[in-house]
Order: sequence, then C-alpha cells, then structure tokens
Amino acid sequence: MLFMVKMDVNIPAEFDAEKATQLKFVEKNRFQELQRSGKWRHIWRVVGQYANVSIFDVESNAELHDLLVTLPLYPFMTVTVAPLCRHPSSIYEDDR
Ligand SMILES: O=C(O)CC1=CCC(=O)O1
Repeated sequence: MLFMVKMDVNIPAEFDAEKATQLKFVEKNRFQELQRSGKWRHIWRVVGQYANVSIFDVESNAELHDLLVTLPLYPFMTVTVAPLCRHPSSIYEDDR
C-alpha cells in the first residue's frame, strides 16, 4: 500500500541544541534503514520549509502508523497522510 506523507517538523527554539542534533542523527539513520528496506521509497524537502513529502510502501495502515509514531523526531512532527493508488494515465506498469 502506497501513502504520501507530509512531515512538518517543529523543534522549539528553547529545545537543547545538542539533543536536537542527536535526534536528527538518529532520525537520519532510521530513515536510511527504512529506505534500504523499500518501505520509505522517496523523500523530498519542501522548499523553504522544515518539512518533507515522502512516499511509503507498507503492508497496512497499522504498519505505517507504527513506523511513523516511532520516528525519533515524531514528537516534533505534524504528520499528514494520504493513501495513493495507481493513476490510470501512468505509462509505468509497475506503479502500484
Ligand atoms: O528533516 C526532515 O524532514 C525530517 C526527516 C525525516 C527523515 C529524515 O532523515 O529527516
């Protein structure tokens, strides 16, 4: 199942800078692990925002939920999810 996920990140200015750096490092490692697994297919920075738009390929709503809520930066994120399906005009047979 494919999902578009927008993550808006808001780390408060008063949050400890070293802890924020550490959280971003752990987040990056977790992201790259999920990217290698094929579950986090794409990530794009939204220009001018501390936000990303990502495409996830997971087995279920519950899997996506568990994956999102365990992200290190999740406590600082506003997450928006939209389910996706193949567009009938796509020329790519493997879109799903
Ligand atoms: O920087 C972000 O958009 C938050 C984030 C998600 C995965 C990652 O490495 O950073």
